[in-house]
Amino acid sequence: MTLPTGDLSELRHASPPVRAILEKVLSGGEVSEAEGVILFQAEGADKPALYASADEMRRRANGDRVSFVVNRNINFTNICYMGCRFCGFAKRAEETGAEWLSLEQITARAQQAWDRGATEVCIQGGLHPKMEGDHYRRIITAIKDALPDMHIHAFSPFEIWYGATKSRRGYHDFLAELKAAGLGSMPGTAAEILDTEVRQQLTKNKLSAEVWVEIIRAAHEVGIPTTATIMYGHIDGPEHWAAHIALLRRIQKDTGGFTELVPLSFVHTESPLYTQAPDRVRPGPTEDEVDRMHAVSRLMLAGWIDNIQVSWTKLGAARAQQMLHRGVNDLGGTLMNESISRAAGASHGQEITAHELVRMIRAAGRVPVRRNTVYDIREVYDDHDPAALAPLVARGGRDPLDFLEMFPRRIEAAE
Ligand SMILES: C[S@@+](CC[C@H](N)C(=O)[O-])C[C@H]1O[C@@H](n2cnc3c(N)ncnc32)[C@H](O)[C@@H]1O
Ligand SMILES: Nc1c(NC[C@H](O)[C@H](O)[C@H](O)CO)[nH]c(=O)[nH]c1=O
Ligand SMILES: N[C@@H](Cc1ccc(O)cc1)C(=O)O
Ligand code: SF4
Repeated sequence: MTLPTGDLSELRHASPPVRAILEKVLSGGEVSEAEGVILFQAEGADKPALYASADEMRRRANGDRVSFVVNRNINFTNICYMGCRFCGFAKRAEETGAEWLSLEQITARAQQAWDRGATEVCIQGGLHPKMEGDHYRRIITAIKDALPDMHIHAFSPFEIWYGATKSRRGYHDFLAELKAAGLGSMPGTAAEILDTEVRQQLTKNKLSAEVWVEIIRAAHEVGIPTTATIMYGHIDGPEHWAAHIALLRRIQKDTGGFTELVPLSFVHTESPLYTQAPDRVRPGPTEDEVDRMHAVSRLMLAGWIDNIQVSWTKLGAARAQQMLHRGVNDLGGTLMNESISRAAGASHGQEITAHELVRMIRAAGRVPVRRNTVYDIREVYDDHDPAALAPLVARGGRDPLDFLEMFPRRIEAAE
């Protein structure tokens, strides 16, 4: 596969409707929901035009910098009875492999992460039936007592709904208390596809789209930034994707609280949703759909959410690197312990080191930067010679690991 550069001359070959949309966005206009649907269906010569436009908008927003964060996932329990059909992670309490980490174990993992240079812990778990609503606050307090400077990125809107409901508290109050305890930001997971019919099939609509939006807005209002996600490639399609991204954009116009969008490709292999109905559920997105998802997200969110992250755990390092030419400017976290994708059948490993991320970014011809959770730059790895790299970059599409020999290990602090 070749890695096209952002060559806008591609627009000349695009079909008139697609070309008109791309020219509009390149001159500062907004892609409507209906136009988003058209872009999601781009074929033939429209595809390189779409990718070149996304790459250009990425360049204007982020320049040549590609960021990542050194973090650790702590999935403190996988015990959950919500029964989301796509989820391969949840277990019943008596099942083998069911796990519950004590506050001491959670803090010990956070400490190890800190010792390895992590600035963030990303904490999510199952909705354990016996858990008290106040447990979420206790987790934050335990970590902050030991590590006051660790950024805590934790608890999806589903978990906030659970904690607030169990504690009989309103969302604003519950969230304000978590913020006072030291919660720094929240993952915008549990979004899946923000459409009632699709959610009915994915999650029995236990957390409705409306309540997801209500909790995200409440978080932004009390000053907790969140990421935004979309999980795609199962029973969904272009109309759902465009509506979902347009909804995120409307929220962002009101609150400014989203830090990034992370498209999450559906991992099907061990997902009950797929294994129980393989004739009715798609086995994750196609390669074209992955390309178009990142590119259309960049264009629809331009000027509103300017960080588009690719998930290496869903796609693997080589595909994640290619997304840097589809509008992406962030490679997410090192993660240290990935388990949710692996539980659904992904095989891209538990961890990626800062060193590997730096190498992947350089091999794509960009400048690696280490960020914190809210995108403040912490370190810039600009000591390489772009001219020496140019012939390799031009060859494109090679396994990023091929470039290993070019970059001696020097990133002790970030590993
Ligand atoms: C497993 S949950 C953990 C947090 C919490 N229990 C919840 O549901 O919000 C976190 C997210 O992982 C993602 N996820 C779970 N299973 C997946 C799969 N098979 N493929 C892709 N993403 C998946 C979903 O987006 C889900 O919202
Ligand atoms: N994309 C995935 C992430 N990404 C989240 C980042 O690691 C980071 O927490 C965020 O950018 C805030 O700084 N995490 C996962 O566990 N799995 C993913 O697929
Ligand atoms: N991307 C999410 C975290 C996440 C995403 C997907 C997962 O499967 C697990 C966790 C966030 O930090 O906002
Ligand atoms: S996605 Fe979250 S809430 Fe749903 S079953 Fe899995 S762990 Fe439980």
